[in-house]
Amino acid sequence: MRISVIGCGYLGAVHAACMAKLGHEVVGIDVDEAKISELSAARSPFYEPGLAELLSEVQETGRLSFTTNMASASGSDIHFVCVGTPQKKGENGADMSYVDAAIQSLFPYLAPGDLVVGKSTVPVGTADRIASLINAAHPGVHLVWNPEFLREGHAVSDTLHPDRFVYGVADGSEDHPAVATLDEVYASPLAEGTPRLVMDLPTAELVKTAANSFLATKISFINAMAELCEASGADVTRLADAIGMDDRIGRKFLHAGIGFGGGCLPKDIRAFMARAGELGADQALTFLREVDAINMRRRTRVVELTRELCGDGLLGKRITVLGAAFKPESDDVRDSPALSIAAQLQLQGAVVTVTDPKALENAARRFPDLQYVEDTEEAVANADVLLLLTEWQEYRDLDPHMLKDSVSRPRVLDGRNVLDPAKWRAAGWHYRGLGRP
Ligand SMILES: NC(=O)c1ccc[n+]([C@@H]2O[C@H](COP(=O)([O-])OP(=O)(O)OC[C@H]3O[C@@H](n4cnc5c(N)ncnc54)[C@H](O)[C@@H]3O)[C@@H](O)[C@H]2O)c1
Ligand SMILES: O=c1ccn([C@@H]2O[C@H](COP(=O)(O)OP(=O)(O)O[C@H]3O[C@H](CO)[C@@H](O)[C@H](O)[C@H]3O)[C@@H](O)[C@H]2O)c(=O)[nH]1
Repeated sequence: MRISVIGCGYLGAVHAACMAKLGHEVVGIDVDEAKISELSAARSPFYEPGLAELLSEVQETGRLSFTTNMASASGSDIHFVCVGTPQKKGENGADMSYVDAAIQSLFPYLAPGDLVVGKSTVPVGTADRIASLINAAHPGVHLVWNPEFLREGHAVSDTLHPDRFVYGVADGSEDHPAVATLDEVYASPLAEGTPRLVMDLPTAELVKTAANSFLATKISFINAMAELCEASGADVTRLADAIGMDDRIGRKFLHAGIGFGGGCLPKDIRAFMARAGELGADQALTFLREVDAINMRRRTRVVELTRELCGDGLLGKRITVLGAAFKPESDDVRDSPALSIAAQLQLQGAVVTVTDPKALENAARRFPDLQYVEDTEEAVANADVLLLLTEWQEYRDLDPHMLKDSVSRPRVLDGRNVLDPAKWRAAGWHYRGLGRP
């Protein structure tokens, strides 16, 4: 099939490459010239494992191209809308201006029989609004809301082998003509047995925000338990192991630490609360305020603990932060807890050095006043305290014996609870985890 993908960021670039991998003829369209020029040269404009290789592979087939020219959407049967829906400045709600602009700029190139497929995460009610606009201008064009559940760091395999597909269509019915068309797009993963659920538009939009709210709640739940463990001398990692063995609970997303960040969970729970307020249902989601508050408290707690570890205040102390990305295997620093902590420590007078295998360029763009060092050994040299804030494998594998000689004082705060406390203590380190003794 002929496909256009509008918006080639963390979601769209991967989606475009994966659709070409599935055998479709794909054009990726973005307003960002630099991104398009990278993608056109089969280079990934961001770090996502496997994406660069996939881009080279599919571009050789001639099935994938990228452009800034929206007119190239003309002739595609399906138009995936993958533009950003960030948090509005100074407000909780989602900024829908990119989605609205993308839809408007697509309008002149739509033809009867085309399918517009929304993948961006949007406030419930958006799809109905866009469907009315499309119906008025192009009665022969259908809209589907097909939310995306990929995780950064696993985006390629999550796109090609998702847990499920969700199709939101106007009448919520399996017989809607758009269902068969989308089935053709996803024929290969569907043939592998990926479940596919058809529902009405608002339910499909809500599935996405509900899923992210549940994940955020699970993380904040375990972080609340970490607060209690810290107060009582218990160990949150053992607690998570034990409750996670109950199939009804599960161990995934029970990793206590500095909390969630990124371009999705924080802004999505806030946009969800804002939308609930607009719908007069704000009480239903008041718990998400607490989820957000618990999450933000983790960052403050790490700053406090670092001060405690320093002994006599933060002023002039050399703090090395291991990790800048919001999670490992990504260069994404949107709402990164690690950088937020690094910036707070610097504001309080510490001399902060940040290192990360992939995210330093993005970090420096967002926090230009922090000091960045690429080489881990160089970054940790003469540190008064080490903070492990993003659990890249290479930081998990650090040898406490070797490292001890290069720091000024052997003190480590394990913000992701991934180091072995016994091993680090045996090597002479003062080890501090979050919610574990
Ligand atoms: N990143 C993820 O892991 C992920 C996963 C699932 C869903 N989502 C959702 O997908 C959407 C996109 O997220 P993202 O992380 O890819 O954001 P992003 O900022 O990385 O990418 C958005 C892209 O859209 C482009 N764009 C903006 N306006 C445009 C226009 N009018 N025409 C063409 N391109 C335009 C931007 O230049 C940018 O490249 C959001 O709604 C997000 O919540 C993201
Ligand atoms: O037990 C855990 C699990 C995750 N995190 C943190 O939570 C954040 C988000 O992690 P993750 O959900 O793996 O990353 P994302 O790539 O943001 O993916 C989420 O957001 C996407 C965009 O909506 C969705 O598509 C995905 O399904 C959803 O998992 C990161 O800062 C993690 O460090 C924890 O602190 N503890």
